[in-house]
Amino acid sequence: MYEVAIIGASGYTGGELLRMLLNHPDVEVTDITSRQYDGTPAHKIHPHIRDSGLVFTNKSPSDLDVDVAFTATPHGASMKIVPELLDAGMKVVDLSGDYRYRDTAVYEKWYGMEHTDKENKGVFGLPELYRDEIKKAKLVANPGCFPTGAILSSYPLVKNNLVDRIIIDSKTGVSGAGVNPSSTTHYPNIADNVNPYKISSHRHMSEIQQELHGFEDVKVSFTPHLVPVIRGIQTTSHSLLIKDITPEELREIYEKEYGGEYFIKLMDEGEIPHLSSVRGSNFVHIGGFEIDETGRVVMLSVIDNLVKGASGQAIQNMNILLGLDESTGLKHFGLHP
Ligand SMILES: NC(=O)C1=CN([C@@H]2O[C@H](COP(=O)(O)OP(=O)(O)OC[C@H]3O[C@@H](n4cnc5c(N)ncnc54)[C@H](OP(=O)(O)O)[C@@H]3O)[C@@H](O)[C@H]2O)C=CC1
Ligand SMILES: CC(=O)N[C@@H](CCC(=O)OP(=O)(O)O)C(=O)O
Repeated sequence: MYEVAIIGASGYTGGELLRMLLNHPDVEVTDITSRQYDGTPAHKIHPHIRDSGLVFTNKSPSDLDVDVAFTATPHGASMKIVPELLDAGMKVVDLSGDYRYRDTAVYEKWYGMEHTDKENKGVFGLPELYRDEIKKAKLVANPGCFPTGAILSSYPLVKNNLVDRIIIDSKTGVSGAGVNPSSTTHYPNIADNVNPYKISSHRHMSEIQQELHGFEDVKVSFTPHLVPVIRGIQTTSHSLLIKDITPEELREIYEKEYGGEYFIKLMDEGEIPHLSSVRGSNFVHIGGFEIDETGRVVMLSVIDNLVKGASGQAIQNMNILLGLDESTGLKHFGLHP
């Protein structure tokens, strides 16, 4: 059995890591850390997780001794914790934005803070694109929730030089904002409502650009909306074609790119991907494949922000780091309805 630790285990993604790792056949969770709940049994904070026998501790990173450590901590905090874990010889999967950027200047611009660990470089942890690099990594930077669905649903378009402009519109569930309440997530402010936010300046735009821009200088824009669901991200992307292509050819390109991918499911013709179908699962459902008379391609994707958008993908990355089958412990379908 491989030993793993979850740092920041009292939060939403930490709780999801715990829920799924406790059912993983090849790992044992030996440590769950929290600063505020030192000494508290896991089920007092995550009431759905019973009989794990685990108690939160406030161990410092260098006191841990595991094969893989997950840092489910906010950006800014991770870059203080990760170097200690790496120095102590552990492999790390970081769920924050701290190590996702190839150029830390881009991070500093979009996150509005200095990056204090320019030495350690993460591999961008999107297995469907970077599996071979992840295998050799010491530090995996798990992608952001919006970027996961947005990149996967547009990547075949840019890889095949089909488009030069992508406009991405996403709807997210409220758990994306983490465990701490705020006026933005207060029930009367979100229920019966759709709230666009950071409409042209969300930091995930830079992460999506990083991954999609490189091909033919594709321009990418992104606008998120908060909707009154707990989990899930639905993304609609509108791309402008620069080559003539039929919807059938478009579908074939996606089938060729993703045919062997366990976690990517391409919808049948006319079938709309439903948010509820992926709730609780590590699957991405991709649909759309439509081209209108103006030459606009419409692609759709759905993920669970806490699973494929965070903790499930982090476990997928751990499986790759440990040389295990990528889908181990992650095969369950979603919770529809
Ligand atoms: N929620 C989501 O859908 C997604 C989240 N992410 C990213 O994953 C990370 C965790 O997110 P999420 O679980 O939602 O966040 P939460 O706010 O729910 O939990 C984060 C946990 O980290 C701990 N923490 C906070 N500050 C520090 C610190 N300075 N040092 C050490 N520990 C700290 C807290 O535990 P305690 O106070 O008990 O120590 C807290 O419970 C973030 O970087 C987030 O951006 C990525 C993709 C999706
Ligand atoms: C609903 C909501 O607030 N969502 C968050 C998603 C943040 C996240 O998970 O991404 P990082 O890991 O890049 O911080 C947001 O829009 O900031």
